[in-house]
Amino acid sequence: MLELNDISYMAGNRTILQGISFNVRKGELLMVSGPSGSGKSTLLRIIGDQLSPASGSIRLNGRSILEYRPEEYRQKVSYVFQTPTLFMDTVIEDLEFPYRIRSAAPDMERIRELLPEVGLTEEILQKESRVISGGEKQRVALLRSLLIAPDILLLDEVTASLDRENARMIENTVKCLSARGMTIIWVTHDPDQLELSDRVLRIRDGKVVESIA
Ligand SMILES: Nc1ncnc2c1ncn2[C@@H]1O[C@H](COP(=O)(O)OP(=O)(O)OP(=O)(O)O)[C@@H](O)[C@H]1O
Repeated sequence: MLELNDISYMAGNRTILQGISFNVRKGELLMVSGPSGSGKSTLLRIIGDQLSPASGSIRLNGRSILEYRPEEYRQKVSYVFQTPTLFMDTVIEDLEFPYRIRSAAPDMERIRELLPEVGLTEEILQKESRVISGGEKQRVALLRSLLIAPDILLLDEVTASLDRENARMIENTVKCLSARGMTIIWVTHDPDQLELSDRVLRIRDGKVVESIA
């Protein structure tokens, strides 16, 4: 479904990623691990089309990333950040956001359907974003990333700012999404989370050093 071929990335004259090649199968849960500063987030940003590689190619569903309109690609590849970011005053406004930017009517049925999948109830919808907990914020951010039915979900250390209980809840949600066939690439530091994966890709100094199924 996703193919990376010989991806490199430079920051100034420093090489951050070098010769990265791997494929991700439909429905796979791929974990990316490696020491701090090894290039994991940079890799995820490149896959999410937030950064352009210096060289190499990316294909999604057999088509080069360069052939997609940016908004079309971003609909297919959804991104959740380490720090949960809500943009609006209330949770419901945040969940309507992906529709508003596409000039579409919010699909309340889909929002309600996904709430239990991320461990939330309807009660959360009218709450102010600033009063909900970090764990709830991350679950809202995860739900928001699923609304436009992406082909691939990119998770960048999504439990790093959460306590154990909230981290477990997010892990369970990701496990359920994966079991239902969602393709997921998850950058994590947490060794316990690696056990949830179908495959672990280890990155060191900007290179893939190991791929363990
Ligand atoms: N725009 C940039 N300019 C300069 N250096 C950068 C830039 N982007 C990333 N880097 C450097 O590239 C390296 C890889 O960064 P990256 O955030 O991808 O690592 P990481 O493996 O995700 O780290 P962590 O696990 O700590 O989040 C780091 O040394 C970082 O300082």
